[in-house]
Amino acid sequence: MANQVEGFDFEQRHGKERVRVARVWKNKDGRHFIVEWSVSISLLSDCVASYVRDDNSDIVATDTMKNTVYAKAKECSELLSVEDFSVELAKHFTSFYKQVTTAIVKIVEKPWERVSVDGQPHEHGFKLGSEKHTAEAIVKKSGALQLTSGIEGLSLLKTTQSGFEGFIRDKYTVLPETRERMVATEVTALWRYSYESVHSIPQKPLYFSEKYLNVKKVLVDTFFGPPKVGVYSPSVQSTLYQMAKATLGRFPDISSIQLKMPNLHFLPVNLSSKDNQIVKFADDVYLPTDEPHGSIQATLSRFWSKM
Ligand SMILES: O=c1[nH]c(=O)c2[nH]c(=O)[nH]c2[nH]1
Repeated sequence: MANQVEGFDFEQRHGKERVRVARVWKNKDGRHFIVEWSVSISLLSDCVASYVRDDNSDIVATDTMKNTVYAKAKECSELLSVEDFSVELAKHFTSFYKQVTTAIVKIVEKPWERVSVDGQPHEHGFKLGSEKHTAEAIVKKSGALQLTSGIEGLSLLKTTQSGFEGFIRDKYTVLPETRERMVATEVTALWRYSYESVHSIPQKPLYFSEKYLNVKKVLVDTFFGPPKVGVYSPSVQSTLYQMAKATLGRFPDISSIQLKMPNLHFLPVNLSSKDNQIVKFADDVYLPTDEPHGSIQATLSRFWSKM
C-alpha cells in the first residue's frame, strides 16, 4: 500500500506469520484425512492513520487474522488443496473488510503421508515425509488473482551420469574437468498458474493437489532420466533448464517456473600418509558437504507472463 504521508512516500502492510493449524476430516467409512498448515497472512490496507495519527480504527488486528485461519479451517467441510484454502482465506480478507485492497496468503503444508501396515493403507495413521508443498495466493478486491505453488526441500542425488567440462580456466582454477561425478541438490520450485481471477480457477476438488504431485513427478523424472540408463547431466544448469522446460511443456496452465538448485558437493576422498596411500579415490568414497555450495537458479516463463 503506497501513500504520500507528510511529504514522504510511505508503503506499509501488516499481517500474521506462521499461524499453525491442523485440520482432520473423517469420512463415513472411518477413513481419516489430515493436513497441517503454517499460514502467513499479509494485508495491504488503508490504515495509514494508525502509523501517523495514532488512530487504529482501520486496523484488522493480526490476532483476528489468526482466528480467521481457525474459523475458515472449521468451515471447510471437505478435504481441500492448500491452494484452495489460501484463495478462500485471501478472498475473505479482501471482501469482508472495506479497508483491505490486497491479501497475500502463503501456506506451507507439512508432508503427512498415510502409512501402510502389512501392505494396507492405515485408516488414521500418518508419518512425516520430506519435501513440502507451498502455495501463495495474492487476491485483490476486484477478484484479480496471482496463484503460485511450490516445493521446498526436494532432495535429489544421483551417483553417476553427471559431469562438468569446458568451463573457464584461469590462474585460480583447480577443479578438474570430469564426465563422472556425483550430483546432489535440494530443489526449491515455485510455479505460477495462469488463472488471473478467483472466478476462473478449476472447481474440481483437489485439482491443485493432483497438479502438485504431477509437477513433482515431472521434475524428478527429468532429473533422473529412465531407470536403467538415466540421462547425462553436463551441468546443474542444463538439468535445471530441462526440468523447467518439461514442466512448461507438460502443463498448459502453468505460465512460469522458478527453480533453485544448490549444487551440494560430494568431494572425492584421497588420504595419504608419508609413506603410503590409504585411500585412493575411485568414484567410491566421498566427503559429503553442505557448505559452501554452488547456487544455481533460473526462472522460465512463457512469453507475456510474469513470475
Ligand atoms: O554443474 C555445475 N555447475 C557449475 O556452475 C559449477 N561450478 C563448479 O565448480 N562446479 C559446477 N557444477
